[in-house]
Amino acid sequence: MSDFREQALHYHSHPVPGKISIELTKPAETVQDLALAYSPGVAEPVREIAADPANAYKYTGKGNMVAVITNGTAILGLGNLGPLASKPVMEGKALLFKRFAGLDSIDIEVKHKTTEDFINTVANIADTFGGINLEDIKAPECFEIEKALIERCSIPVFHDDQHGTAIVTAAGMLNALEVQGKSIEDAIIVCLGAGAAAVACMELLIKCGALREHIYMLDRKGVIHTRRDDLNEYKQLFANNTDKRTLQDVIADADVFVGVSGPNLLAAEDLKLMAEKPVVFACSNPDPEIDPSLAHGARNDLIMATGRSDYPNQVNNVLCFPFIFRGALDVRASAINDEMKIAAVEAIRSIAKEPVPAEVLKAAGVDKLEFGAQYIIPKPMDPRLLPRIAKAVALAAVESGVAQIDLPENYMA
Ligand SMILES: NC(=O)C1=CN([C@@H]2O[C@H](COP(=O)(O)OP(=O)(O)OC[C@H]3O[C@@H](n4cnc5c(N)ncnc54)[C@H](OP(=O)(O)O)[C@@H]3O)[C@@H](O)[C@H]2O)C=CC1
Ligand SMILES: CC(=O)C(=O)O
Ligand SMILES: [Mg+2]
Repeated sequence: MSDFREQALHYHSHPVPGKISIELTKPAETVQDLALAYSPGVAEPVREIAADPANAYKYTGKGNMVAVITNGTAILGLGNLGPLASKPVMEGKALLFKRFAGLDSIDIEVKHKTTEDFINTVANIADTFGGINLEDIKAPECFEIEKALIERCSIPVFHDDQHGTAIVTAAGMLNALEVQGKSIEDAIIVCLGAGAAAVACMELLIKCGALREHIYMLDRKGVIHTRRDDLNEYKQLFANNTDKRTLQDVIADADVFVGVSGPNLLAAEDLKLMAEKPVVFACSNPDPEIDPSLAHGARNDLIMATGRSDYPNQVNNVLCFPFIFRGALDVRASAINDEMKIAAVEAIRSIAKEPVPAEVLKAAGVDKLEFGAQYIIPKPMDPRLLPRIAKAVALAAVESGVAQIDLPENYMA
């Protein structure tokens, strides 16, 4: 473990500190180059953009640039450690945008006093970018922040921990239930956590067929039920009219457990209470709600997923955010709407059912991957994710009327 810690710190500090840098896309060697790049040549695109703001897409990097913006209040499952401590995660998201979707991305860590301060800061710089990926902002503030920024910005604003997580969870869940021979409409679902990821995951599962009254959501105080008087408006939506109060009460005979809360909160004894053939998504990072070896030791009929790269079935928003932004930016979508989210769900789930390319097997270090309990969702390094998700999302943007330009010819062919 300490060896891995050393490796991780070395990775982040060598050969240069951090994980991202900026590269030039134009020559800047000669006097002529500089005259074009800077004064006097730069005045020409300035005049063009002043005359028509859409020209920013033609003459600057705006259209290929996503800002990853946080206040560091919910850094993975590590909690509220502040903006600066969140920087490695945000640089990590920028790395993933570039590696998987060719999008330029920069991290912005915002110190602020009030939620309004944060909203104003982001709204005031938004036009610099093609899109804004909000990251690791805790609930309930994240809901108000995202709503206000969507209203105030003309570019897509997407809280990854809500919607990226929800899209990947829904794709994995629909596939896992299919493998287990269960239907989403009948599934009894326990959701441990009632924050950003939890609320969005459950809302999207409902859009995919789950019944609200079949969902038991829990926060630190236990089951969210109709007789509690301490619920914010977002938790209120999941208040269940039930006498059940504890995790043990609700997990008995449940078909599904979704953990988006914190480390080691689900005991093997609790897992044993679930219905036959359960689905367990222990998605907290870096440490899941239950260790997969403990879970598999407790029962052999479950499908298990975590948010981590080092176990089978990685349910993590990395399978979504690079690709959904690629599709959205390529048609200059003004928003990322439900149609685009559902298109991403379907694209992700369909890839898992197809034969896996040799390069993916090699990168995963395995001989075989076949749709089933150990493979319900594609691997992040699968090269099909980019064309398939981006195209599905871009098409959905065009069809739902939020695209400002048509799909480029032969897009992602
Ligand atoms: N795999 C993936 O792709 C992703 C995983 N996650 C993981 O989900 C977790 C939550 O993230 P996020 O929603 O952004 O954070 P939030 O801060 O918005 O929400 C955290 C929620 O977890 C609840 N919680 C914390 N500890 C406990 C506990 N001991 N028992 C019950 N509930 C608890 C909190 O309860 P209360 O409301 O009472 O404070 C809160 O509702 C993190 O671990 C994160 O790593 C998040 C996004 C993506
Ligand atoms: C994966 C991620 O975004 C998180 O755990 O917060
Ligand atoms: Mg996150």
